[in-house]
Amino acid sequence: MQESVQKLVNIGEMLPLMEEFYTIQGEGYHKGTAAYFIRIGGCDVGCHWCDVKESWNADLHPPTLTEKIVDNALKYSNVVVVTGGEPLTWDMTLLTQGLKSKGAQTHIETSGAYPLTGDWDWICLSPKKVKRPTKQIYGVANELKCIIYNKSDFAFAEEQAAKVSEDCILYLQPEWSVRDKMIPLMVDFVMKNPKWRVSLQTHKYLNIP
Ligand SMILES: C[S@@+](CC[C@H](N)C(=O)[O-])C[C@H]1O[C@@H](n2cnc3c(N)ncnc32)[C@H](O)[C@@H]1O
Ligand SMILES: Nc1nc2[nH]cc(C(=O)O)c2c(=O)[nH]1
Ligand code: SF4
Ligand SMILES: [Mg+2]
Repeated sequence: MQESVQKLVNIGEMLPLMEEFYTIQGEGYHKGTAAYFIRIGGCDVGCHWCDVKESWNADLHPPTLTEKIVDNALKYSNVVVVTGGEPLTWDMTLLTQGLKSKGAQTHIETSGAYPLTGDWDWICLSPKKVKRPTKQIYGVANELKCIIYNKSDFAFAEEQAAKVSEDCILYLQPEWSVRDKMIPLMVDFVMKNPKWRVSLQTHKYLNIP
């Protein structure tokens, strides 16, 4: 990457943009509602079941002016979900400033593995065992979305729930490839532990992005 471009990426004036699309939020608290998604490339958390591995290598995604990303998003929706990749790989300050200054609601999907930057109206924290969230994000997460891939993930979810604020909404979401096996266990778990809710990747059932 050109040095001048790298400098702009480092300060968040440009971001490696993988894709952007207007769709229905499929997961968690806001599921079922229209939102514009901005998917930023770059992630080194390394979840073996990640459903967007194409996002991991930031070099494959063109550095794009943040101001252009903002202006384009606002053409579609006042609710903008920033995801990735791991968006907190990058400084989210300018992106969220731009979005909010033009009246958008800013939502983030994050593993929380890197320091929290940006001004967010909604933070969905989806913690990963392989690279734990920073301490600072637990107190400000609006929803905790724990992925259930195997039985040990229930204990991890409880451990993570102990760290978030009291009003953080707690979700268990089945890892897509093992959903038929894990959903019955999740249903049983949520009935026994009703502070938890079930989240499904409803966009995959709806055949939308
Ligand atoms: C692709 S990640 C990108 C944002 C961020 N890196 C993160 O992990 O939160 C978006 C959401 O999809 C979830 N996810 C990724 N792969 C999944 C899969 N195979 N099954 C279910 N959820 C998955 C993540 O846990 C996260 O909540
Ligand atoms: N429709 C839709 N909803 C989503 N919620 C979180 C997603 C993500 O990949 O971060 C996602 C996604 O990729 N599509
Ligand atoms: S942190 Fe998110 S983007 Fe990164 S590998 Fe895990 S699920 Fe995929
Ligand atoms: Mg997704």
